[in-house]
Amino acid sequence: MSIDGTSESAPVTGERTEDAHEGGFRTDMMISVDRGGPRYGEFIEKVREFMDRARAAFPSEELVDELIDELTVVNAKLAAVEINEWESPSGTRIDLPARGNITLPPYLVDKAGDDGVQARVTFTRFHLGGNNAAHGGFICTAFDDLLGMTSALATGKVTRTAYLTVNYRSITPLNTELTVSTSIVRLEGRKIFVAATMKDGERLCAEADGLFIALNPGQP
Ligand SMILES: CCCCCCCC/C=C\CCCCCCCC(=O)SCCNC(=O)CCNC(=O)[C@H](O)C(C)(C)COP(=O)(O)OP(=O)(O)OC[C@H]1O[C@@H](n2cnc3c(N)ncnc32)[C@H](O)[C@@H]1OP(=O)(O)O
Repeated sequence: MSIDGTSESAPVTGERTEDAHEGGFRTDMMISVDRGGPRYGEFIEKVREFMDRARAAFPSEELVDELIDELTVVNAKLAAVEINEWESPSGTRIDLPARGNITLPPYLVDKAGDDGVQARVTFTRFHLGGNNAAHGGFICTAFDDLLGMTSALATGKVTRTAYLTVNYRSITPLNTELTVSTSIVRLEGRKIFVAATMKDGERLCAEADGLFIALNPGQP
């Protein structure tokens, strides 16, 4: 299924296949609810748990030796099934938190329309900036992705961020479900002006405004 729900999801073969998309960023992002199988989401949660635990651990030298050996085996298994970005389950599984993309803080979309997106995001130990608060870069990452989604849904086009301004208004806690609301400020030709807030209950943690540009065919 594509972003407009028209085409078919491609099978994951484990082979590198170069896609015939126009430009460097495809115009019909392939989305899927089945690539990687029914337990792919569980796999992603284990990877996220690993990221949190790696960030929090103080392992002994012996344990580091053991982990290197075990991770070497796991990495070799994953290397054997590497695939291009367009057909990978990561980033395209819209049924999973943050589309199954571990690069993004895990968010759940509650509402997505052409006027904005409502989502819940939870930062964890992996996203630690300092003193139990989220790193500002991950706050930006959440805004960038959800505003990119907002722009895409409003225009039906692939967009790229021209600018993104984030104001950090109060501490953004870890392990707390935060709400993100995005909106379209205005559309001017290819320019999509957007805004967003991130809140802990009623408390404003951060807010963003951005400009996204709808890409022309063939534009990277
Ligand atoms: C259950 C839910 C289901 C949902 C379904 C799933 C859907 C999911 C969909 C999607 C999710 C994915 C989300 C991903 C999000 C991530 C996005 C990123 O992080 S993108 C990477 C970072 N950004 C870049 O790398 C761009 C680098 N810059 C460029 O490529 C160009 O500069 C670009 C494209 C931004 C503009 O270049 P030009 O050549 O196309 O256009 P020019 O003519 O320069 O600008 C057009 C207009 O915009 C203004 N403009 C451009 N940049 C500006 C700026 N920084 N500030 C102010 N104005 C600017 C210009 O002045 C011009 O305005 P005038 O038409 O003359 O009025």
